[in-house]
Amino acid sequence: MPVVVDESNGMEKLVLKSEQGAIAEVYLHGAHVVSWQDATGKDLMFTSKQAIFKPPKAIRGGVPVCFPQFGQLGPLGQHGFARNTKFDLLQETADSATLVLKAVGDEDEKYPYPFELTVRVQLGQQGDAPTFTQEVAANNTGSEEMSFTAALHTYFKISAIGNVAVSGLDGVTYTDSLQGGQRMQQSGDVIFDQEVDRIYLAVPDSGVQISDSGSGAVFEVHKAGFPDAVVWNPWVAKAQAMADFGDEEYKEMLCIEPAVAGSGPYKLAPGQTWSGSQTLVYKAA
Ligand SMILES: O=P(O)(O)OC[C@H]1O[C@@H](O)[C@H](O)[C@@H](O)[C@@H]1O
Repeated sequence: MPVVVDESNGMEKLVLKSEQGAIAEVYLHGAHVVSWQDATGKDLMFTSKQAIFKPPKAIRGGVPVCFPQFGQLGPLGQHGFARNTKFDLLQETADSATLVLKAVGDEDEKYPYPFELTVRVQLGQQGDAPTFTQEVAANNTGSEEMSFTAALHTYFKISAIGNVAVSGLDGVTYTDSLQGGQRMQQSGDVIFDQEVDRIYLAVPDSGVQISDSGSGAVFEVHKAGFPDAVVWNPWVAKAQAMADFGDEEYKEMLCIEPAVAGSGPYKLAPGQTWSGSQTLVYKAA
């Protein structure tokens, strides 16, 4: 699998292909997945038309890897620095369906803990449904305990925000980031008619799904190692405030983010490794 330079922005990327014809593009910058398409070429992930492809800016869309910090839950800048770190290709499979990227986190003033971070991306198939699996593993290579929060900040492409419902969170406690972290309990499905920015705590590993009544499609989100799930849609005002996001684009995306957030931070002893993963299954109508 050759590293190719994306002619539109000069950035290095790898293109994964499943046996059935699904495709995912992964930039070395941030190990950032920027697209996942089914065999018909339909985009299953959202990336903004105004995304800025210029390191160290993180790319608006796909799956930014948030590590070693989710959001503002720690001393670092928003969502940590992995999404702004250059990764190298560590491994790939001959069938082009799997790759592993690796980065080394150097000691820095605000986060004096050296670590290795690997990100594995794999395309597969379950019956007729294309699958996307992503695993992140962090190894503490230093001599002190390190603590972290994290997320796989996944932007799903949807037909229209008013058409989607997120199930599998009924009864789950969440902290509402728009209400100063106030604890609430979800009742029924999550639907969207205003800005939503929530950290659902101790979410079951399987059962969360996005149903899109516009397309008839369903995304299943299966996770492991990540206790929490963030649900985010910026709605009108925040969309207008983000320079790298179109004013109307909130209508066509939704983020569901397996995370170590409100249930964290997690601690890693020297030599210890933590891993977290998600598998997304796209069931077309
Ligand atoms: O603009 P960023 O740094 O990519 O963050 C986007 C959003 O990411 C979400 O995970 C956060 O819960 C939101 O609060 C935040 O606005």
